[in-house]
Amino acid sequence: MLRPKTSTCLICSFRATRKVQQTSIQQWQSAAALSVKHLPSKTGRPARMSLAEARQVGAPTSKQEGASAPGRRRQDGPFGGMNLKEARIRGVPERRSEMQERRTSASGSRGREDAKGRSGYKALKMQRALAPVSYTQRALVKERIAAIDSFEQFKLLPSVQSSISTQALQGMTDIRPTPVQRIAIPALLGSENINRRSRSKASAPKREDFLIAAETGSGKTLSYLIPTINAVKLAEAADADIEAYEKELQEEKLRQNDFSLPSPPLSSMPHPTTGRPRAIILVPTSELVTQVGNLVKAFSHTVKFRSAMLSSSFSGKVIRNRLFSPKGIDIVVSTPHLLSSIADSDPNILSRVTHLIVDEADSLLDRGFSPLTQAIIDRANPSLKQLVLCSATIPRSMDSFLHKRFPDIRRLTTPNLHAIPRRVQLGVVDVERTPYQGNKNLACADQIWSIGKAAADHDGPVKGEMDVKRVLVFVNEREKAQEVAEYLVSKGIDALALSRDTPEQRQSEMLASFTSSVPLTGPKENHPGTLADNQPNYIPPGQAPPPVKRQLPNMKVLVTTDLGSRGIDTLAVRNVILYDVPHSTIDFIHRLGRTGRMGRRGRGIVLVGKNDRRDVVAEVKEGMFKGQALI
Ligand SMILES: Nc1ncnc2c1ncn2[C@@H]1O[C@H](COP(=O)(O)OP(=O)(O)OP(=O)(O)O)[C@@H](O)[C@H]1O
Repeated sequence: MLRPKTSTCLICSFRATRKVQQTSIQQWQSAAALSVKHLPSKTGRPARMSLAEARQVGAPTSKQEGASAPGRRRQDGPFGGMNLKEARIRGVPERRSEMQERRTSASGSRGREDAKGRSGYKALKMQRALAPVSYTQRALVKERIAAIDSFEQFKLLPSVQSSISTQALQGMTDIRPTPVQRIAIPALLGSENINRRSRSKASAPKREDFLIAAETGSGKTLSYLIPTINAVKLAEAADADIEAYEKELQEEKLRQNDFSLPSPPLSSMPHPTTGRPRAIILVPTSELVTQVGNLVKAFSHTVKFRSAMLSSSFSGKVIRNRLFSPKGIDIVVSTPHLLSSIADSDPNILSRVTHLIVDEADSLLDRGFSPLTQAIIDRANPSLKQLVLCSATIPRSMDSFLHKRFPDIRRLTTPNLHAIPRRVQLGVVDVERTPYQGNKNLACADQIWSIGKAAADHDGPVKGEMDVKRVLVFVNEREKAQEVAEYLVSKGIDALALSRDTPEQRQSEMLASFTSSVPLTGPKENHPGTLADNQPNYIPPGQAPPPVKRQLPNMKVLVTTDLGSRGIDTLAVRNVILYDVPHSTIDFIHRLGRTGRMGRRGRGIVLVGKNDRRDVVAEVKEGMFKGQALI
């Protein structure tokens, strides 16, 4: 049999599989047959086809060197398999490069570790509440975070830069950006060199969509606020309308000072931004309007811009005056309900918005709020340059919504997303056991008394005074909030109930002492001890409870629903009691997130009764202990 005279024998290289061998032999045989047919004949006539010289095997032909003929594969036809060093077999994946192999094995092993680590999450898996974030992605973000150490590294206007320490984080020393700020600020400022598919496709400036997702109490508000204020100031400097307005105002002032001219009336021309803000921040509740609005206001004193808080806590007149002030308005903080009702009557309100931030996006994009939030996004869309969604959790429902509605959204997530920090301890109290015998109210009161007693054992910072501890108690149903608060009061505890039933004005007052970072103190007195020392646990049926012997002097308690769990910055709260087991990991994260904020320590106590999911609680506790992301 005729064989080609070459060291890189075709058959040898085609040993990958049996099937491959057969195919190649067939091809080789048919090619050889043809070659034999066209070898120089005895008559000396030149052959039309012959085998290639050995040194030419595998060398590119003139055709191969250039672009291969379109639509024609190299292996097509009876000679397709000849003169090749490698078997280019269709359907068989190409060998991956060493680098690719290494990368996959690293992420694969991480993925396996991840799966192994979370295999214990049986009960949580049933809930499937949170969207997964791969550990590969988390590891990549860690590297980026490590490269940033100071706010000075961000390309900010000098006034914005200096206001971070003098206004936003006033009184703090050694200020550094938090992980979420290190990721989000450069991205929102556009100072990252990102070669994004969506950007390269369109040459015209396109709206940029971002999702900022980071653990509770990690400084997400500043992560979007700093770049937004910077953008507002840059836009103001480049705005021709504002320039013309300022010029006009200047000239009028000069004319007024010129006593030789008859004094003309000062221009009543409104500022170009009157009733048409550049940036809007949407938050779900009036409390958050106040919280975020106060931070914006603090910046406005030194950066010089105008901001307004709009919520149902303010009268219609106040809202109108703020929005349509002749001096203009740059940044508005509002709830979606109020803003959309204003936009219904005055659509121009959204006509110049370039930056729209949806804070607590997991709430504002869920079923209750979503139609309103989406309508605002749609209305603002023509002028919108940046849409920023911000959240402490990415529920699966929101994740799939984002994939559909904002497929190009850039996800800025921190390595610890969905993990409750280890510095927060979780204690579990079995309410069914002695001494509570199924009485959750009693268990709750007893825990609060115990916290109070432990706190009284330590002296406060001021002589003759003692610290007053703030405790948040979370219930699942709003009706329960009032009932639990009343019970706690009957046990000598200073407790209040906060739910949607509470008038808005009152809600803000109640939250004020829980959001203030100023330590609460009271006059030092002998502590009454534990609840058992002071109150009888069992009252025989038909007997009225005896009057409260002693009051618990060093505790302040707020019994609340989810209303108090979203976004409220309760820096000073060290203890959170979960009266009810939360419905999902999302609620666990938000409720426990009211303590242990910004690197502080915290303690959660969950009361587990007969009908509560003990398996869920056990898995959350284990996840917290391991520092793992919940699922
Ligand atoms: N770089 C920083 N250094 C120190 N403290 C900071 C820094 N950034 C923000 N803070 C403080 O951290 C606290 C929490 O910030 P913020 O309310 O923005 O958290 P969050 O991530 O939005 O929390 P949540 O998810 O609960 O809404 C605030 O009191 C804020 O002043």
